[in-house]
This record gives sequence, structure tokens and C-alpha cells, in this order.
Amino acid sequence: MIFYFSGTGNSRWVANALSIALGEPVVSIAEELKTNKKEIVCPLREDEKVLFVYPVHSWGPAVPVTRFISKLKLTGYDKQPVYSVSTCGDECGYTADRMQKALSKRGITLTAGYSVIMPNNYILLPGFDVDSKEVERQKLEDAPAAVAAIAAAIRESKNVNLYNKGSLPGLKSYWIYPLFANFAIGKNSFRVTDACISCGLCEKVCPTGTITLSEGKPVWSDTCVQCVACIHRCPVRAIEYGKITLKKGRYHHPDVK
Ligand SMILES: Cc1cc2nc3c(=O)[nH]c(=O)nc-3n(C[C@H](O)[C@H](O)[C@H](O)COP(=O)(O)O)c2cc1C
Repeated sequence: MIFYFSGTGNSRWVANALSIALGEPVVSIAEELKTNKKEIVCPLREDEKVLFVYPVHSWGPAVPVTRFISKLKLTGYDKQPVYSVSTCGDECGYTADRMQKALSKRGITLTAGYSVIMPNNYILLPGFDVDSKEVERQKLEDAPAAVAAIAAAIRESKNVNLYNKGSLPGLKSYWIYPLFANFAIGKNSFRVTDACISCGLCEKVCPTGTITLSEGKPVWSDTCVQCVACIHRCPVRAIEYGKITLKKGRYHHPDVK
């Protein structure tokens, strides 16, 4: 079973590719969370592999992933292998360790953590922008081989290092990530401009149900997890984050239609 969360389609693409390679079905974490159940029960087969595929947000797992794990009950879990596959623009810090801690609270043991470098989608702070078109093209070209290597490691239970920790992982994952997860989540400065054509795509693609339309224009509630789907998917660039994103690029995975 492959549980995935995705804002701009990178992790969904990786989840689908791993689903084909490993023959495991995909389950959307966003859809499961929308049911608002206290406990999310998923039955496991004896020979089943469990994967979590999601974006790294501020050197830790995207917040909906740990929320989902805190509600997850895997019935029939008896030490089946469990993997974390994080997608990132450059580096993951100790994201996999944070996953291990979240899972262990539910009595689940993480077997291994992998990462796939994908085009960057973070544009909400000064100094951060999407990749150049050349870097984006190269990352997308390299991704299938990275996913194939992860699938092979899982299939053959090989002990290989396919994880990009990067520099100062302790500082980033244990000091900066908690600030992000506790203070940045819930608040946002998204706004809509006069360019909006009221197509409603932002409401449709928001994985947390944060956006509703009022007179055809998006309004954001306080449940935003900063996945950035709305700002990157808007077909007419009518969404900005304060003034920070005015001159920034936009990105979504090419398979996302
Ligand atoms: C809020 C936020 C924080 C991010 N933090 C990191 C990070 O710490 N390290 C990194 O390499 N990429 C970071 N990124 C980039 C994403 O992890 C990367 O683009 C990912 O593949 C996006 O996946 P998605 O398309 O499935 O949403 C961040 C993106 C967002 C939106």
C-alpha cells in the first residue's frame, strides 16, 4: 500500500511510478484526512509493503503526513516492511528520522528512508524560487532512474543509501522544522488578484479543503499547510503570496493536468 501526499504533483508522480514498479495500490492521504475520522483503519496483507510518499517541507515531513500517521491503525501489521520516500528540491535533513519517530508512536517500525530530488516548488520566502528551466528539465530526466533504484532496493530488501540528507540536518530538522510545523502552518498570506477568471481550479486542487469560492474568488481558511498547490496551479497566475511571489516562477509536475 502506498500512502501519498502531494501539492504540485511531484510526490504523486513518484507514488504512481512506485505503484507500477511494486504492484502496490496508491491511497491519497489528503482524501483520507478529509473523512475527519478519529482513527483511519487500513487492513494489511501478510506480504504487503507499506510506503509513504510525500514532499519534504522545511526539512521534515509535510504536516498532513504526520497528522495521518497519528490516526493510522494498520490492522494485520506484523513487521511488514515500511518505507519513507520523500521528494525534495535539494535536501531532506533528518526527515526520515522524524518519520520513524511518528511511526513508532503507532507501534510501526520504519524499515528504510529514501529520497528523490525533484523540481523545487518552494517560493514563499525571500531567496527561494523555482529551479531554472534547465535544472527542472534535468531533475525530471533523472527522476525515473532514482525511482527505479528505490523500487529495486525495496524489492530485493537491499541495504543501500538512497537518501539525500544535505548539510546541517540536525539544525534544519530539529530546530527549523518545528518552527515551521507549529507556527507557519494554519496561517498564510495568499491572495487573489484581478486576473482571476473564477475557474475554481484552486478550490479543486487544494488537498486540505482550505479554499472555498466566494462570488467566484478563492478565500483561504486557517487550515492551510503551505503545500503551494493553489499558487502553482492557477492557470492565469492570479494567486500571490503577499508581494513575495510577484516575480517568482511557477511549477507543477508536467503529468498534472
Ligand atoms: C513549504 C515547503 C517547504 C519545502 N521545504 C523543502 C526543504 O526543506 N528541502 C527541500 O529540498 N525542498 C523543500 N521543498 C520543496 C519540495 O519538497 C519539493 O519541490 C517537492 O518535490 C514537492 O512535492 P509535491 O509536488 O508532491 O508537492 C519545500 C516545499 C514547500 C512547499
